[in-house]
Amino acid sequence: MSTDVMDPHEPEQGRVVLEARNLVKDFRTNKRAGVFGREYFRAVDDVSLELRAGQVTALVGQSGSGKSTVGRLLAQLMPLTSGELLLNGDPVSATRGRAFIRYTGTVQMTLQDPFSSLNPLHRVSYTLGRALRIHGGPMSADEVEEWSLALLRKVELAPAERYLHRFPHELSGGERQRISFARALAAEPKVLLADEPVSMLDVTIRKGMLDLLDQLRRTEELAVLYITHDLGSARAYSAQTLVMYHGKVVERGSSEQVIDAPSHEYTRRLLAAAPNPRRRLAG
Ligand SMILES: Nc1ncnc2c1ncn2[C@@H]1O[C@H](COP(=O)(O)OP(=O)(O)OP(=O)(O)O)[C@@H](O)[C@H]1O
Repeated sequence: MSTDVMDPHEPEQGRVVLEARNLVKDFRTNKRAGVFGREYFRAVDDVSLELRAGQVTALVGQSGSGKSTVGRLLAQLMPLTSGELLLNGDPVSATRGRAFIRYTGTVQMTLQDPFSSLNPLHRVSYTLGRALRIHGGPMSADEVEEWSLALLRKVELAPAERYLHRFPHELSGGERQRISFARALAAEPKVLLADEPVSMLDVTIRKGMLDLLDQLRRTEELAVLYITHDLGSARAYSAQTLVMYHGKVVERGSSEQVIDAPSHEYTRRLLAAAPNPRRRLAG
């Protein structure tokens, strides 16, 4: 199915790829509860969401509201306290072994700070080659190079040959984030969890990065979770927006509806604190 004609602002289009039902995550705190126990802090409280092929879903909320924890739960980087994940309608049960590797290939996550997520000791060729071999199986050196160059072209780093032999410190922040996307794409994922992909980048290059994300969701038919503080970019780039507050989703709907006519008091407060959420990004 081509998603070129899909309206990015129409939330119900596209097949559900990843579904989360009633996710809960408790973290143990340092406080004692009784003689032997510890208190728990509920970072994610009964969160359900659906990510659809070829569509961006934004998860917004202030710092500490639980957005990144939802991302990490969806990526299975940490165990759920309770709740359920379904991939293409099937419950996800494996937390190790081949089925788990298949899951992590299908559901990839990129982080806010591409510098800390790229190993400073390795060139781009190693980073991409390793991801290709983990998810694609044995490949010759020529095949790895060919695929790596194709990945670099997908994330619009040109000329691709020039980037292959660079170290992370030889790249700008935007280039590093593009390498993170390329590494994620090496697994040929169906879901991309992008945790604050532009918040550490200069404002002048944010639009280019979000345009790339938009292009990837179309060309790769990716179901994208866009975790952000920025309501303006959520409105411009996502079909659906979910608002988190104290671990709960307090409001959800089409991005226009949530941002132009919020129904929850907390969303209104977030909007009042935002510079101009209805603006298009500059640059
Ligand atoms: N591994 C952990 N152990 C204990 N507490 C944690 C852990 N990870 C997150 N938390 C807590 O859970 C809450 C939610 O954190 P989370 O990082 O998900 O929020 P966030 O909305 O993504 O914030 P930010 O936008 O600042 O990244 C915070 O209070 C945080 O301190």
